Amino acid sequence: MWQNFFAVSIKNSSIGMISELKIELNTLINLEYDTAKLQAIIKQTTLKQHTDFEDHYDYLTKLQMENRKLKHRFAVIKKSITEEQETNGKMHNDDNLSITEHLEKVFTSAIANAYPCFCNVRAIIAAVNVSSPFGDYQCNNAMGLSKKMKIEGIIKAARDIAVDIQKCIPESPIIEKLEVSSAGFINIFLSKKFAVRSLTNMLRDGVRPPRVLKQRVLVDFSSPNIAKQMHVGHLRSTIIGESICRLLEFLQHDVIRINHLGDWGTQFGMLIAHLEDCFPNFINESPPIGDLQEFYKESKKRFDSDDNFKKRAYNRVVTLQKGKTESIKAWQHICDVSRKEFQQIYDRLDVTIHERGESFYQSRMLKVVEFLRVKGLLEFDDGREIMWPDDSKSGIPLTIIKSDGGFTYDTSDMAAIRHRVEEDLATWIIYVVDSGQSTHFNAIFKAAKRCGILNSNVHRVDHVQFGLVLGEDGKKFKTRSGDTVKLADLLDEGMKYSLKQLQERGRDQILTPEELVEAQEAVAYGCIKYTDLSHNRISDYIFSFDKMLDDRGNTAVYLLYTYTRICSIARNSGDDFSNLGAILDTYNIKLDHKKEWKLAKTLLKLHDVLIQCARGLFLHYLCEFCYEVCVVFTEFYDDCYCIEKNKSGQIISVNHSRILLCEATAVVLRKCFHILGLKPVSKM
Ligand SMILES: NC(=[NH2+])NCCC[C@H](N)C(=O)O
Repeated sequence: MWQNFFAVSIKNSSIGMISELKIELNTLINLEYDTAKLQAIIKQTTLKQHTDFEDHYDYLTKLQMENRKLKHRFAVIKKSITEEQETNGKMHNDDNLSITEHLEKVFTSAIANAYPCFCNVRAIIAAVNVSSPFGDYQCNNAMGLSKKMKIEGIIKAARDIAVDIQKCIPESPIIEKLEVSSAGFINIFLSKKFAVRSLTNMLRDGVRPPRVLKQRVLVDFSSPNIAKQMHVGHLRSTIIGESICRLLEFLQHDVIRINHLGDWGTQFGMLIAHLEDCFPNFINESPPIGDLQEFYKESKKRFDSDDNFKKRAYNRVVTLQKGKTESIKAWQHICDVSRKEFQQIYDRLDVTIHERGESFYQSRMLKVVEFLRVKGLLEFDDGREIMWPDDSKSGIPLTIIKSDGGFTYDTSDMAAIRHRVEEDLATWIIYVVDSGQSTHFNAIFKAAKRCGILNSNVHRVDHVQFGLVLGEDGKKFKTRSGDTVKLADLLDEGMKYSLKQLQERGRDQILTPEELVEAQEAVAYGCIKYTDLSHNRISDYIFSFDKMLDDRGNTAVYLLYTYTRICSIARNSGDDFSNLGAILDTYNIKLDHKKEWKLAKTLLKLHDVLIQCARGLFLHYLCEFCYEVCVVFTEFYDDCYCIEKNKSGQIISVNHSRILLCEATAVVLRKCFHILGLKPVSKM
């Protein structure tokens, strides 16, 4: 604890010192630059034999003197920066920086040291294909720097610049060697020692999260509407939202999961009026509404055809908003029916979410309206009160108050964003909602900035949008009879398909009934989730159980099978993985074989991938990574024996180092599976 505290203080103070030194260094560099420019001008002037050469000459001599002094100070500062960085580097070796981040840090300072005038240039580091013989990562700055210099009139080949940068790279525990290509790329080879240490640590302590700036994040996802069908759009939001929460939780953010249920609005007037007629005793006895959609349709029919009913329905909207006990009770009953249905889906999909529906904001809507009015941001327009998202007053305005005095979806989202920022104290708000609502969210975000709820320097807001789910005919996803697909039916169908597949493989003969159900659920729900997550969320995708359940290619089934295979290798080795510490004390991971090394390097990309996913909130990168891990593992397993058996199937030797590598692969996959919502099964 004290050690940590001490380390943090030292780190902070040295970071402070570095930045001070850097500012000073910058000033010096600028001066040097000015000098160089003046020199150039003077040279030209001399050539043209300008008359006021003498004046310039005096000035030049003075500048040159000044320059010499500055150069000396510059050398002193440069030296102390390097020293600071070295001590810092030593202290932070064990920090959970991803490999790319670490390399970025090292190369950025090397560029600054080699070319102080480029001290603001950030290193560009790219991962290279794991099979490439030209290193594992690359620094690509030299070409760009050469162009920049050319503009300033300095001709220097990219390759030479790369060599200069290379010379300034301090010793790094993760770099084995560097090579400069003729084009000016710096090829970076990872150190095997570092890889062994990282994998061993991971086996001992589990996958530790990469270091990020911790934030309170509110994720608004799923959010279906009461009495309406929870459709595939909500399914996508539920799956993507849950995974985003898991990812951000793993990155140590403080995550609030919110179900912004559509539980408020004028439709409740007719539902309540209809409930009163169908179940007059609803106050004392919970009404047995079997099919709420049917109930909704019936009440809508009456609303459209019966004027008396319509009047009563309008009146019920008023009594509900005023909080009259009977109407509230009726409303609660109706919400409960939907709530139970939604909860069943969440349980099946292993989704955790906290309900905070639109009704929650009823009183807060009044307040946000007042807030906007006081700021002078509401304008009358044809009986309504509107607010323009920005000062240019272009685009579509938000309707804050309708002409009948009621509030809208815009009003409740303004109240919600205010509550999230001011009361939940969220600094990052994520809305996982289909692309169809992007105009709405753009307007809300702009308006919230305009009225001062959001501050761009403090708050991050994202509309995590996604495309449609299509049927196999490429059209909107519907049942054969043309109805919208009920989510519960869809999950049931997935269960049937997965059972059929397991039976075709004869798994029902091998697994116990419990194991079979476990495998069936893992495959069914896993494939539905994974198909959704493995596509770039922006695009539409075609829903097909046949494709989802393919055991080749980038599918959940392929990943789950590979995972079970890895588990069975470990099981057959006879090593006791419940006591991993003891195994690690006896055996080391070795990375001598080409395929062992390739697998290790692939596994070590995990942190980079997680950071990449969190940056744009795209999970398909993580799916691609899992697939790559499984493919590379299979290559390794094909080429490297882990357990050697004789002709009669008896084990004659176990390569424990490789078993450890298998286990490291399983650890990485388990972490990814958790984020993607896949349930790993050890037998399948
Ligand atoms: N804060 C929000 N507007 N969240 C999304 C709500 C989604 C809405 N209930 C719908 O089904 O379309």
